[in-house]
Amino acid sequence: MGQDIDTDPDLSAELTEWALSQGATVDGIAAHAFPGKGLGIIVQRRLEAGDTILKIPTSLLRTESSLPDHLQSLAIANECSINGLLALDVCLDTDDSSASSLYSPWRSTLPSFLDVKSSMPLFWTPEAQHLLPPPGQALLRKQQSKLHRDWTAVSERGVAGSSLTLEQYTYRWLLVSTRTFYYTPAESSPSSKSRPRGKSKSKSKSKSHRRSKSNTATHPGQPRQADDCLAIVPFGDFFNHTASPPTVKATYSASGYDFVVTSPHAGPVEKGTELFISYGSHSNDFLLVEYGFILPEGHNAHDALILDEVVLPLFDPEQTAVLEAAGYLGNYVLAAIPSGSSNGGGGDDDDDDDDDDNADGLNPPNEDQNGNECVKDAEVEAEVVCYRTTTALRLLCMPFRWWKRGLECGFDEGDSFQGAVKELIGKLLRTYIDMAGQKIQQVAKLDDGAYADQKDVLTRRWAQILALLTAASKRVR
Ligand SMILES: C[S@@+](CC[C@H](N)C(=O)[O-])C[C@H]1O[C@@H](n2cnc3c(N)ncnc32)[C@H](O)[C@@H]1O
Repeated sequence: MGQDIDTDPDLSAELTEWALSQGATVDGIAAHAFPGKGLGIIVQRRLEAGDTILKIPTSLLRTESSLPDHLQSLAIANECSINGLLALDVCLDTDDSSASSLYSPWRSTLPSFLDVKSSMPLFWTPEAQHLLPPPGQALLRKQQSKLHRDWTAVSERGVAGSSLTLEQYTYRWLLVSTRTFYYTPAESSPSSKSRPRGKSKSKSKSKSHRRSKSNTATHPGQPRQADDCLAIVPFGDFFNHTASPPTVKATYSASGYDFVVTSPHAGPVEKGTELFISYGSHSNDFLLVEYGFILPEGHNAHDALILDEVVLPLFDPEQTAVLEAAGYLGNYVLAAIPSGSSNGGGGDDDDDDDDDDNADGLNPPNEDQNGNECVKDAEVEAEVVCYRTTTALRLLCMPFRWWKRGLECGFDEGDSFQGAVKELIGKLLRTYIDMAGQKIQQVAKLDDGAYADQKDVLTRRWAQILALLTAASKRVR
């Protein structure tokens, strides 16, 4: 978020007072404005690891169960995502509605329409959207289709009233998608796939976390997708994201969300420090599309670039089909920090692509499909690009039956094809470098007035990509 809010001395006290009056516990922290990040959480007295600084009771959460009855029917019909329904709930939660008194102090601190419009690519013009790096464009397309489905359901069912515009709905939809936490429902078994949002570990699985309605009654035989187990956690949603070890961990239980200091550096956390949680192990392209910001160069150990744009065109239709059948088509990752170095991009438990089981291309499999141990590919090029990439590229460099055998038992790092693979990697990195150079020039031509924020973030992101590609290219040589 690009906006800098002047710290209003009364604001944090007012928010804390409100949270306390709603049964929350707020201890040693406050909401505070940070340059370039909007609100965040600041330490007000020295804190130690293990200190519980915030407890948000279930009664204050906004989840599927807290939706008003007329929106529950849409949830049952499953035509609209929970993100979409929570967005509609926030749209309908105005000062003249009966529920307004509960959330209005929190609502008044939310990023403005203009802040969201300038920072979130979903709101950008097609001209600016086309200048996103390819992985960001792919994410954006998914986001657009999710929004489209939700808006169609909401507008066709007439639950929103005639005055709600797509623009206003998109604003709330993005507010929800950038601020919700996942929780683990007791009654379904969500997969451990990526959770793109602020995540919370479930302390104990409980059925009583829902506020008023029984989930089994409203969704007979239909366990919710993990992606739909979303909660707006007022006040908990002020924590900003870090890719470094976070200073706070959120946990979910039947009584609500607890936020506990983790102090990764083992010492106390001093007054005046900003506290962070982790939204997941996300690349900067993901952070830009999903959250509207990027971390500075060198501050995101999970940053990576998907090389599909330059790798996929190398394969003819037959090779494409072979790779698809083998599970090696696409998601070719160039890590910002090569695998094998200390912070190597693997992260904790999240992937960027919530729809792709193969998303974790950074950790090469060392077992074949039957669970037999294979030789790990530790070639020089594997440190530059992921195992998936070298495996796919080897298809272009060696006889097919050898490739099949390598796929099953591992490729010989000293084989005679290694040079050709390296050369190919060098070539495709140079292709991407040329493309990045062109994009930087195109971004520079964007109008300074109308596109100031977009221009700034796109310039920074493409410069990061260029640096990443140049460093990788040097490693190949
Ligand atoms: C859960 S909210 C955090 C609170 C938010 N800063 C606010 O003002 O309400 C997530 C949003 O905060 C901003 N944000 C979070 N972490 C950030 C960071 N490290 N740098 C810049 N902006 C960040 C982004 O706009 C993101 O969409």
